[in-house]
Amino acid sequence: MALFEPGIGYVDIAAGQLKGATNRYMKTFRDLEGLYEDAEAFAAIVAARGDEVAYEVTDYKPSANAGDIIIGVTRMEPGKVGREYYMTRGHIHARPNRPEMYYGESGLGVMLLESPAGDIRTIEIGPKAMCYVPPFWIHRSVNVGSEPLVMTFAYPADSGQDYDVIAKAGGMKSRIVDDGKGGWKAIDNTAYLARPQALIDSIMARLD
Ligand SMILES: O=P(O)(O)OC[C@H]1O[C@H](O)[C@H](O)[C@@H](O)[C@@H]1O
Ligand SMILES: [Fe+2]
Repeated sequence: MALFEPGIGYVDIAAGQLKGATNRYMKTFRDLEGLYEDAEAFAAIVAARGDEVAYEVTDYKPSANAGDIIIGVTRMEPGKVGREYYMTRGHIHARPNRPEMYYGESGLGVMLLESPAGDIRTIEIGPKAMCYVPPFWIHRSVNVGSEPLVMTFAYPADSGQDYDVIAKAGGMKSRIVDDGKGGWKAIDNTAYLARPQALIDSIMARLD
């Protein structure tokens, strides 16, 4: 077995980036078509700033081997599409029994989690909060603050991301919206389609 070299990166909170990262991943507003309930408000944002970066991930990925780890930083713009706060696409890990850790650096976020059967959890992530995303939970970050949301994360290197699990259900079961008092609340996504039991069973049975 060949050894990897140790590595180091620096969390640049102001830039919202991991300096020394090996990968950079960006999503523009235009890339986020279909995520938000208010299609008209989304079209207006795409017209005004479609090519701007909505969120960015810089990470250090030594390999995709089982037992290895990916560490990085994510930065999300603040704002709303209509009443709905900016969010990531969200995913379940392609190997669904892989977990993830998120650590708040700056700004205020909500981790929106959904089990395959449609149970919802919301975890607020402010500076120094460490959030455990358990195996099998679909997860999405939402910026509910007025500043950029910057978080550090770590997850097993062979996790992978599956986006279809959300797309096929018409989105996640809840949406995170403005509560009218400067905060946020979770409301039902009226387009949500519950997963068939056979699909839930097949996700929960994957232990590789
Ligand atoms: O993959 P998305 O749902 O677009 O979210 C963007 C990113 O969010 C987090 O930072 C994860 O750790 C990344 O693995 C993921 O790629
Ligand atoms: Fe993840």
